[in-house]
Amino acid sequence: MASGGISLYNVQIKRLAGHDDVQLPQKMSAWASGYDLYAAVQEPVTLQPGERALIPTGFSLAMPPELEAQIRPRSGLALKHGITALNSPGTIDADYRGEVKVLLINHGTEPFTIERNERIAQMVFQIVPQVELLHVEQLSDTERGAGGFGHTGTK
Ligand SMILES: O=c1ccn([C@H]2C[C@H](O)[C@@H](COP(=O)(O)OP(=O)(O)OP(=O)(O)O)O2)c(=O)[nH]1
Ligand SMILES: [Mg+2]
Repeated sequence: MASGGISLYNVQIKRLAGHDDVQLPQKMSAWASGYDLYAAVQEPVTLQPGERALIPTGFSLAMPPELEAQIRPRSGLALKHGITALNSPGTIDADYRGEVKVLLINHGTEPFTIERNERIAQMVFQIVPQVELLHVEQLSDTERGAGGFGHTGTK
């Protein structure tokens, strides 16, 4: 199998009080991009079509400043039930120490109930390049210039 140079980042995870029974994020296959996230709802939450809710996960993180975590939908829930993350991809900042939460919305046509310990989304860690914004009066020229929003085709 191909394998490149591997960088390993340490990310601390803290289980929050009252959630000993809730699974911590888990990769469901060896090379999965995402860690599946489990709902830490006290009671089942039913989302009616068009309804949204902020779903707790029962954990907090501390990661190095060069990382972020993205909260992404699970495609199976989206395909079968129209359940997705409204703000996808959700951004977990490296300096955020609060509970990771998932903003789910029901885009389907049927009510959908989220049970405790149900897998609701996935979390992907990403490297965030450190950037310094330089304020200038003139930007460099390019062939594209200001063309965008489909200017290269008819559709
Ligand atoms: O799906 C999400 C998105 C955000 N957050 C938490 C972690 C993140 O670091 C913080 C702020 O998120 P964001 O910057 O997207 O929200 P904002 O509306 O800009 O809030 P703030 O003013 O607190 O930055 O909220 C979550 O737990 N889940
Ligand atoms: Mg913000």
